[in-house]
Amino acid sequence: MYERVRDIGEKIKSMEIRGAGRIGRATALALKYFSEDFKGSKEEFLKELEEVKNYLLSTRPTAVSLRNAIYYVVNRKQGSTLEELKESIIKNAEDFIKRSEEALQIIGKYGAGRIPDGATILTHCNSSVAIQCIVQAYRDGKKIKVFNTETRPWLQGHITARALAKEGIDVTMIVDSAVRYFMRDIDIVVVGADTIASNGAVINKIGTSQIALAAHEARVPFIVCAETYKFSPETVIGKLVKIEERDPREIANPEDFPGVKFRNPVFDATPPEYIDAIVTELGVISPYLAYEIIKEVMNVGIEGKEDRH
Ligand SMILES: O=P(O)(O)OC[C@H]1O[C@H](OP(=O)(O)O)[C@H](O)[C@@H]1O
Repeated sequence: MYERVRDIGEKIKSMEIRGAGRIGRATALALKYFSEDFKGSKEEFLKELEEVKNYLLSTRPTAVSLRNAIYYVVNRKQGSTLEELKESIIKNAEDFIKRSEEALQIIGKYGAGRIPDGATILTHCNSSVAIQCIVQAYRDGKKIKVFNTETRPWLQGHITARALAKEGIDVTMIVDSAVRYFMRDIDIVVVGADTIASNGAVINKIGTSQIALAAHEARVPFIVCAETYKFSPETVIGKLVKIEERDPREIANPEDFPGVKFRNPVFDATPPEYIDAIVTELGVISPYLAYEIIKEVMNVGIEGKEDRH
């Protein structure tokens, strides 16, 4: 495997590169590096491209951004010669990265609009898109406060808290289990997404669905910020989103707990009835419009979907 590809793949696996958007962009970059570094014939290129695709797909199973980045870069490749194919992949990768960065800025603006002046916001884990919305609201002059969860077991909430504090935002970190206790102080919940299914369910960091439940109970609006490449085309044809379970040692050392089993799922699904809106770069939509986004806008092949025309 090519060194620069392996380096990105292993960083995604170990979560040194994490967050669905960053994972998508890193995947596109790995495919660009592969095309730049490849030496050999056209036939070898196409064969090794498949191997690189499968390797990257194996690094993290839940975030569809990884899969959609591959579709975008590889399935749209054009050309008949080796040079043309390589150039096409490099261009598609650069295009994906650029569009992803632009989407982040646009969602920041749309999402900020949903945050009222004076609001106390709750966020979970570390979502670059959710943070973008919060920071934009603050830069727009809104007097906001943020509560953020520490987010066990990886404690990505630490990254969020530091980023918001650095921006000058009033931020309070709480343990994950304190969410319902504080919900009475919250005006709006803002989170990101790893994958959005065709029925509008949002798969995000473990604990998100509990937060949505507590918000629903307290009638607190719950919004999800996500680029359109986090919608999953495969869910249209009945595939279920695979929930990644990671090493139990991320929770505790099993050797210290003889006879105890551990489970470490890192994502859960929040049903659409608990979600007030999804903020995408194409606009703010109802979760029930997820299928429309996948069908009309993503313009990626849904492998295995029957064509009825
Ligand atoms: O794309 P952005 O908004 O940055 O992140 C989206 C989501 O990706 C993260 O997953 P992980 O920490 O990689 O497991 C979190 O679940 C976060 O909400």
